Amino acid sequence: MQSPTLIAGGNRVALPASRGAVCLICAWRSRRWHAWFPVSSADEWKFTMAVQRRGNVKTADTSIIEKKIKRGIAQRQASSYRGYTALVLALVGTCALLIWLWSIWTNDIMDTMVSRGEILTQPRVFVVQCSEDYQKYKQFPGCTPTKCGRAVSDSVVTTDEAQILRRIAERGLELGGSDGGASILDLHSGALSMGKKFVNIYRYFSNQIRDIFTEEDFELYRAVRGRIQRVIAETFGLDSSKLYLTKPTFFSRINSTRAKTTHDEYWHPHIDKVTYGSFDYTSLLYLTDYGLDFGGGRFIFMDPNSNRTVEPRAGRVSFFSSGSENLHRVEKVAWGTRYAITVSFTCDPDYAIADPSLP
Ligand SMILES: O=C(O)CCC(=O)C(=O)O
Ligand SMILES: [Fe+2]
Repeated sequence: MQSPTLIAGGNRVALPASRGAVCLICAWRSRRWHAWFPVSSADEWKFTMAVQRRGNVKTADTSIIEKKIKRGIAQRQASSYRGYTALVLALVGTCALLIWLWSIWTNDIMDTMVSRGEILTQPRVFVVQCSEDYQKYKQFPGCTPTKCGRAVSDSVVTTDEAQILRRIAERGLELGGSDGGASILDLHSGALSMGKKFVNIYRYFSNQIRDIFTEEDFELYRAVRGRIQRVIAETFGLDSSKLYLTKPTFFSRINSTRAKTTHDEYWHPHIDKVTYGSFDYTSLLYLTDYGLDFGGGRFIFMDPNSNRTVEPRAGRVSFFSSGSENLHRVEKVAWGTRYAITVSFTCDPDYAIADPSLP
């Protein structure tokens, strides 16, 4: 359909028929032009042909313009698509950068030092430079850490022994237990978590204590302590007789119950030498399995650029020099129950304690 302007508008640019209404005045002028200049039928034919030719020219113009308009729209669409893609990429990039910065800031990059599934027949040892912490204390040649580091072994304590020790922990901790997620039982002092406090099991359960623990339980505890002491001495090149058991040394039971007091907040990063003073070497004997008995609860060495985790496994012993070269924390337990024993050693005979025994 032709635009009304094409017939008499002369120089006017044709418009698509749908826009004809805009140029109604042109159509009106074309009718007036006919009225003013009457033409013969031959002239009329020539005129019609001319108009048709002009009309064809104008139609070509129209399609060029339409093409240009379409091309413009397509270009605009393409450029807006490119803009949208760039925006999405920028957002994704920003998110990735923020996650990376956050993980560095929270030091949450995890390297597994020993996984639960591995079984280490020999200690896996990582040497780290000793901190200056030990210089603030009396020095004991042949014992005070000069070679520092951390090690893990699965060949010091058998899984059967770990199971017996776990039963001891269960029986003892059943007598009390913290209202929050972390309970301890110290067989040396007799300290047992109870509600929001501690009680002394040897006093509190004095008549029943021999129904709860046996001599064999304490013998096993002593034997295991001796083996751990020897592996620490061998690994760090010490004279084993110069190492002494120190306090606190305790069973721990951790579950996902919300903390009720600060005693339940086991997950804070800490340095054992700073927290406990007398510690020179810390050892941890795990009595349950990460991923099977509980989730979360991995032990984490917090190094300047990464975290190195030890996944607990029943019978696994992890030991390390207690200074700030071994800053560490325990990941929050997400489900299940985690049992472990912290067995600590000192080089200072003044802080030595005897093995526990049944009263
Ligand atoms: O249970 C653990 O894995 C670590 C406990 C600990 O850091 C500590 O007793 O000082
Ligand atoms: Fe610790």
